[in-house]
Amino acid sequence: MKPIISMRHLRKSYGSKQVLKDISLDIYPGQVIGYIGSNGAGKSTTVKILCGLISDYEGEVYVNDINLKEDVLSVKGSIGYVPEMAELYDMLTPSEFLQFTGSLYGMRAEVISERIQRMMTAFGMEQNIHQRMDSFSKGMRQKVLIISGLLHNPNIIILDEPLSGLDANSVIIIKELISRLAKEGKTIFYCSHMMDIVEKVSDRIVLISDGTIIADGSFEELKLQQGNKSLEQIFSNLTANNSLSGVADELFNAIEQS
Ligand SMILES: Nc1ncnc2c1ncn2[C@@H]1O[C@H](COP(=O)(O)OP(=O)(O)OP(=O)(O)O)[C@@H](O)[C@H]1O
Repeated sequence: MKPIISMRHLRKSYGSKQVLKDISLDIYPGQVIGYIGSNGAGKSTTVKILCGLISDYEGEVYVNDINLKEDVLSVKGSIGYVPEMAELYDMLTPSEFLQFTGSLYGMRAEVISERIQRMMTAFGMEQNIHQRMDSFSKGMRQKVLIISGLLHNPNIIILDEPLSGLDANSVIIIKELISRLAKEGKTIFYCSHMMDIVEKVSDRIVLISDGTIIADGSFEELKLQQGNKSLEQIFSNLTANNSLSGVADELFNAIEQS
């Protein structure tokens, strides 16, 4: 099978700071990749390159055999992106915002309207479709962002910490949705710090540290390599330099003893 996404020797620096050092990764149709790493490891940078939002990188990225540098627009059309943080246009309503994003993908207005109605209703937000988003809670905004990423029914779905702000029931819904989409053959690239969820939704976990891939395999494979542990423990084993309880002690002592 041919990879749907192929990253070759990806390198990216911000000024003198090299964030991605040599990332090569082939992702196959229908895979759910859990892309994990410590704060600042370079997950969002990788995602932004994949989505065509960062163009000054070295190495190559192919999506559906198309080199991102040569035809970023057609690649963008096949990707749905739910960003970690986004500026939602507060003055707009979800209807206006989603009509706008849908039109960027060349969707017809009636199709967009129907999907907005159905998806907002499914999220219990049918009353909010025509309300300005400046009054929305974090979770409500996140739901609009999720709808915006999925509206055009993309083949590749890139989710950067998609569950932030969502309540427990909404988390269950999104987990279930990810499984359904993967069964339909969608490829999902899922960045998160929520190890228990990554462990459950991903069929392949890629761990980056210091700009390189340090582990790549199914959760079962990582457990075998690292001993029979949770993903949280595997993550700590591979990424933590200091004892985590030692760090907690330092923080506690800093406020209690000075
Ligand atoms: N626009 C930018 N200019 C300069 N440095 C940046 C920029 N964006 C990111 N960085 C730096 O690049 C590194 C990687 O950032 P990135 O957001 O990719 O990490 P991440 O793995 O997504 O982190 P987190 O888990 O905290 O979201 C960090 O050190 C960050 O400070």
